Amino acid sequence: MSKLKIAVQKSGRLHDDSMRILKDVGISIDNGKDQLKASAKNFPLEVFYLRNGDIPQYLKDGVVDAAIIGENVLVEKGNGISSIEKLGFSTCKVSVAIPKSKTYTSIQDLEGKRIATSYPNTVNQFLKQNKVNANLHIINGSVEIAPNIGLADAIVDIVSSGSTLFKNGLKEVDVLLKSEAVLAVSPKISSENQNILDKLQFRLKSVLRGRQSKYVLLNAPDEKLEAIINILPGMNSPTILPLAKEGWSSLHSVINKNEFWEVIDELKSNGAEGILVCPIENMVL
Ligand SMILES: Nc1ncnc2c1ncn2[C@@H]1O[C@H](COP(=O)(O)OP(=O)(O)OP(=O)(O)O)[C@@H](O)[C@H]1O
Ligand SMILES: O=P(O)(O)OC[C@H]1O[C@H](OP(=O)(O)OP(=O)(O)O)[C@H](O)[C@@H]1O
Ligand SMILES: [Mg+2]
Repeated sequence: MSKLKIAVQKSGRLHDDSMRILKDVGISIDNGKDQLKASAKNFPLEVFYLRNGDIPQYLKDGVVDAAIIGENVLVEKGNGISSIEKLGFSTCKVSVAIPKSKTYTSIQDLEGKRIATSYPNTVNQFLKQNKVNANLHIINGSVEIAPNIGLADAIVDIVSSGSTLFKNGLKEVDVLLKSEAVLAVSPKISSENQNILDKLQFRLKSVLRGRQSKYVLLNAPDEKLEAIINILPGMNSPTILPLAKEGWSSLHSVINKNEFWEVIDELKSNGAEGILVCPIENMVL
């Protein structure tokens, strides 16, 4: 039987969350970080542990069928490779930063300037779109040091918390793109392996939906139920069960996890009691 070949980052910022999401979709992998290849025990899947930066080429060549990869790397090196699912982790931006003391009004300010970056294709495309000419210095790491050592006037690099910029006396002035980990697919995938990928993607969607949602249970007097239903955002047809206590009911529903804290006080002041909020492992639609 054919197996889907999937690349995940060998080590680095994507590795742990990539392995966790595979585990959360019920795939158990015979691991060993030192192995470069491992098989799943209960799903037709082989995992290849690779450098994030090398993965686009493996996808292009069809050496692997799919990959969990930073979207920013796909934009930089993955011409023609499609991303089929956003995975919600390793969120970051690819941004322009300059020394704190300098001023910046628009991208035009980069005309004739020296820009240090590990993302030359992304930067060149951005400059071209904006009809700006600049000189690129391509460096593979510690890009934030470049302005301090006189190598560049500006940088384009990954920004997440902003602390690396801060520590190096830089400020973010423009955002080229927003990125997160994605599931990418090789243009050379066979139809047999595409079927396996579809099954994997179906499971991923249900886990991702679950991660976005919470299961809420609460008790309330019957006369307050209508008001409570109106308060809970995005609720469609909650389950209502009578409690042993006369005139009281229990209400169950799924809500978006980001919305819950905004309405909790309102729920309480409208008579909700014993509010329980539980995580959801899977939401299969
Ligand atoms: N500070 C950060 N916060 C959030 N996500 C990040 C951050 N830095 C990088 N990422 C994301 O994680 C991906 C992997 O970053 P990491 O630094 O682990 O590897 P790398 O050095 O770019 O790649 P390689 O695996 O080729 O060595 C990046 O492409 C980006 O999508
Ligand atoms: O905004 P922040 O939260 O400070 O994150 C941004 C930093 O994180 C990444 O580096 P990383 O730590 O992955 O080191 P690397 O350059 O060795 O990959 C990126 O290249 C930035 O330097
Ligand atoms: Mg990094």
